[in-house]
Amino acid sequence: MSIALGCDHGGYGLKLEVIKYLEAQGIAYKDFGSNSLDSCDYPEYGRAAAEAVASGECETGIVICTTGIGISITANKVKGIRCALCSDTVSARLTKEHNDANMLALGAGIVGTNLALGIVDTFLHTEFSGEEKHCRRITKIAAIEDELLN
Ligand SMILES: O=C(CO)[C@H](O)[C@H](O)[C@H](O)COP(=O)(O)O
Repeated sequence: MSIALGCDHGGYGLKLEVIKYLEAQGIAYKDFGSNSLDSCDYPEYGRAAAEAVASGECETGIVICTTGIGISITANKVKGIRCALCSDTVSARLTKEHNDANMLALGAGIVGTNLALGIVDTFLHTEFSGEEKHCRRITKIAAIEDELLN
């Protein structure tokens, strides 16, 4: 498993904590920046991480800004990306089981480090249920992308 990481200045501190967690777990990652607390624009880093997931370079992605909102909106502009902004572990589990989410967004100003790492752990260790109704709904999302976003 390889994880694409992206953040802006607001998410940089939490990204370092996520990196510590991934390294402790022996999980590979690729960091698409940013790499400091200097003010920057989340669309650049959200796009880079999302394109790595959409292309198959990385299996999944984690993106972080202050609220998680701007960077999740960005990631979801990339075709094939289903990026879930989660502030609790139940949502992290259900978005894998039901939506087969391929990216997680976190708000560093919204969740504390321990909760964020719990969300990451749940997200990475939960599988898509594969139930027919969930497959059908995800196929409909893809059809909307094909019909409206080309
Ligand atoms: O897009 C966001 C808000 O929904 C992100 O949280 C950004 O990190 C935030 O807008 C950055 O704001 P700042 O005033 O430039 O730190």
